[in-house]
Amino acid sequence: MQLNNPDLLKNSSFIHGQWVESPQSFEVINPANEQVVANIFEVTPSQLEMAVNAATSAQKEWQALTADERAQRLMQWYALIIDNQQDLAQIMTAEQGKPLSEASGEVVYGANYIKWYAEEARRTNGAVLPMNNKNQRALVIKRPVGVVSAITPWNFPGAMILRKASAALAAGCSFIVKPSELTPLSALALAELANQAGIPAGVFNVVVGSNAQPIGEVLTMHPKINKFSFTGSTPVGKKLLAQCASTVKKTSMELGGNAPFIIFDDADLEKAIDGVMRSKFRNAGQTCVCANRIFVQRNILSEFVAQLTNKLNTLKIGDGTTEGITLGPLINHCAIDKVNALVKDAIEKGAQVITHKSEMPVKGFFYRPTLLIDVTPEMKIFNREIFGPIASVIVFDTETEVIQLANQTQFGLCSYAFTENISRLWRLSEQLEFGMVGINEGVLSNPLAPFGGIKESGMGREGGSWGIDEYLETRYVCIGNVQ
Ligand SMILES: NC(=O)c1ccc[n+]([C@@H]2O[C@H](COP(=O)([O-])OP(=O)(O)OC[C@H]3O[C@@H](n4cnc5c(N)ncnc54)[C@H](O)[C@@H]3O)[C@@H](O)[C@H]2O)c1
Ligand SMILES: O=C[C@H](O)CS(=O)(=O)O
Repeated sequence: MQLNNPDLLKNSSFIHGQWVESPQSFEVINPANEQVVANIFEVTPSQLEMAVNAATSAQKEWQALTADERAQRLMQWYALIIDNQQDLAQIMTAEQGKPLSEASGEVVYGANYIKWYAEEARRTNGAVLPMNNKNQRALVIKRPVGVVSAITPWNFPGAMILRKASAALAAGCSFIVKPSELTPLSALALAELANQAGIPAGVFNVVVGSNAQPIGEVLTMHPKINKFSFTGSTPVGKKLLAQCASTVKKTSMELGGNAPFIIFDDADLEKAIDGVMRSKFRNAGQTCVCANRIFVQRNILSEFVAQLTNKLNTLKIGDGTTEGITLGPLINHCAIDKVNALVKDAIEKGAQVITHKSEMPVKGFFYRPTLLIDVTPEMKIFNREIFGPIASVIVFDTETEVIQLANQTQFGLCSYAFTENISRLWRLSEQLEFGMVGINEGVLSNPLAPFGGIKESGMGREGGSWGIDEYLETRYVCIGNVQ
């Protein structure tokens, strides 16, 4: 890795403004070549306790600053992230594998949450109520929840942290995050820039370790921690949610998806296929909002398959640091095995296969982009989050049928539909049981909008004016004896 700012490459937890080492370490692997990128010191139980105590004391001083003072420091952090965009992208591609162009985009996407919440800090308005008693006055004020802990995934190693930390810090909370052991470097680089931005020691802490469970137990059950925010798979989310019950923590859960991507025969087919390519193959299909089930109306199916097959073969597969690469590796061997099992099951149950034609790299966790046709609800791939470059195509006949099929999942994160029919647009927006609906759009994430799911895709929202509420409590103040 050739960095302009080598200080960004850190290898230990960041606690109370200090980089803390320990006797044990774990490796971070580059998924494009399977080489060791870094050795990271494991956080120890005593260092975890130190992080909670630091965040507890720092939070009192942080919330005492004015919103303007917090916003100034957040904007300093934003400016440093943008100034170091290239280096942050290099670090992200080295540990996660996405093409540099996508990594660079993620850096800006994450930074824009800081920019949004620096402004939102100034709008945590309360209310004065029209009291029904002449000797009383009533008002409502917003207060920060306090100390926030978070656990985040490997697929967006920067943005998933910033989507939480920006709102939490803007609200006046302190923050302790455990990033994925697969991608800790991006989080540590962000901590370095937070430190340089003048965010006080103890306000933003990063704890890293290869064994997530014991760290998670502290972050979900410690009595000094007021709020827990998780982004990751639904099975892990359920486990952590249960752990939070022991101290009744306020929680946010951003979990797994199974997005339907519906293409009606009145759609602009070229735009729909572009939408499929952007939604399906971004991050090699490793996003929570990827098109996971592509529903195509019967009378345009053959044209759709022909055009998507051509587009599939335009994907350039390889190391994300190479110019022009548009599809990187999966995160590890385990991910390859999971995708293989879903494809195998689908073929055994009758799916037809079309695969990308080019040579695949010898090293690295690369997966050949694949089109599966004749997919049915009986196949595991219809009901599971694929998390790989597999376009799974299901044919349908009527709108009623496809809405029923689209909703036939325990997940409810994101959904998409391509149609030029305005009335149908409204029916879909109201009847698709998902937290987000993209109409004639394959990528809808935006810091100004509420990102989140329903059903087993989670609870709470990140982004927009909704996101800061996750880190605020509503307090009712009643003033009596007013003459
Ligand atoms: N809804 C969203 O906004 C969103 C965004 C990104 C990813 N995701 C989801 O995340 C998943 C992919 O990420 P992943 O593979 O990192 O998910 P994961 O659930 O395996 O891991 C997520 C985080 O949880 C930690 N973890 C795992 N087991 C734990 C335990 N027992 N105790 C404490 N921590 C534990 C991991 O170390 C990691 O930091 C997908 O399901 C994807 O849909 C959702
Ligand atoms: O994987 C989940 C991310 O939230 C995807 S996005 O970058 O926010 O669209």
